[in-house]
Amino acid sequence: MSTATDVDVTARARDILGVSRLTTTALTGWLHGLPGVDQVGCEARAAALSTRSVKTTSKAWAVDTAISMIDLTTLEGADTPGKVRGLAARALVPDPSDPTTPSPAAVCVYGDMVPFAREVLGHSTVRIAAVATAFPSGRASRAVKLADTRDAVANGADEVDMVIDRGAFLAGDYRQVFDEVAETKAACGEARLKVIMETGELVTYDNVRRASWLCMLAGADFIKTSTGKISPAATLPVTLVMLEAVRDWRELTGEQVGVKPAGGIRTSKDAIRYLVTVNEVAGEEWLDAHWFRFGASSLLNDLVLQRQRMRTGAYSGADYVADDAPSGY
Ligand SMILES: O=C[C@H](O)COP(=O)(O)O
Repeated sequence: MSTATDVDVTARARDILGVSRLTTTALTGWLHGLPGVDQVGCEARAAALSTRSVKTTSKAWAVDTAISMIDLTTLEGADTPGKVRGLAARALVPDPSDPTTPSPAAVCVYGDMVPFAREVLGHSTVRIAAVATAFPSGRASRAVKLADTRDAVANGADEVDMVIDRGAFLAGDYRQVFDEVAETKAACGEARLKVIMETGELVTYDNVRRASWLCMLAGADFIKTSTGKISPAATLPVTLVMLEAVRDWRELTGEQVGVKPAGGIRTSKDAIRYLVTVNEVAGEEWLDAHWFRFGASSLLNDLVLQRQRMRTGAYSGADYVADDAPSGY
C-alpha cells in the first residue's frame, strides 16, 4: 500500500480539489462540500456495534490483537527516566507469568524521554512514539513546533504524534493547518506521523470529518482523536467518523491511513468494541497494529488480566458479551 511519504502533498491536494492554488477558500469550499454526518445515525450505529457479542475463540484473538495495537503511554509533567524505563520494560514483557503475551506496538512519551525508552527497548519490535508540536495545546510558533519535532526524531523517535492548531481550524484557517501538518511530516523524515485532532475541542462530527480529510490531504500517516488531556477524549462515534474517512480516502487515492483513538480507553470490553467497529466500518485491512492503535496508559493491565483469566479458565465456555448487551443478543 502506498503512503503519502514520497508525493508532493500540496500538488496532490490541488489535484484532488481540482484547483490551481491551494487557498483557504479552496479548502473551505471542498471540506464544507463533504456530506454532513448524520449525528443520530452515527451514534445509533456505534451503539449497535457496541452490543455485538464476540465468541470465546475470537475473544482470545481480539485480546491479543488489542494488546499488539497499544501505544503504551505516559505523558505527565512528572515523568522521570525511571518511570519511562519501567514503562518500556513493561512493553517488552507485559506479563512475566506468560511469555506468549504479545508486546504493545509502541511506547508513547515526551520527546526528551525517548532516550530512556530506547535504553530498554534497543532494537526490539516495540516502537517509540514521541509527542511533539507543543503537545498538548499546540500553542507555539511554527518554528518552535518544527524544532520540537526534529528534536524528538533526533532523540530516536520512530513515530511522532503531533497536535493540530485547533484555534486555526476553528477559525476556518484550513491552509494554516494544512501547512503545519505538511511541514511537520517533512520534519519527521522516516518517522511515521500521527496527527492528533483533539476531537473533544472540534465540537461537531462534521468538524471531525473535515479535520480528518484535511490531515490526510496534508500527508498524515495516522489520524488520532485526542491528547488524553481534555474531556471528552476518544469516543466510539467519533472514531467511527474517522474510520469512514480513512476508508473513503483509500477509495479516492489508493493510500491507507491509520486511526488511533486515545484517552479514556481502559477496559478489554471497550477495546473489543473498537475492534468490532474497525472491522465493520473500515474493514479487516485495518485490523493490524500498522493501521490501528489505542493510545492508552492502563488498557494493557485489563487486557493482560483478561488473558490470564481466559488461560486459567475463569471464563471458559462462556461467550463474551458486553455487559449492556440486550439479553439473547
Ligand atoms: O494517548 C493516550 C493518553 O494520553 C492516555 O490516556 P489514558 O490515561 O486515558 O489511557
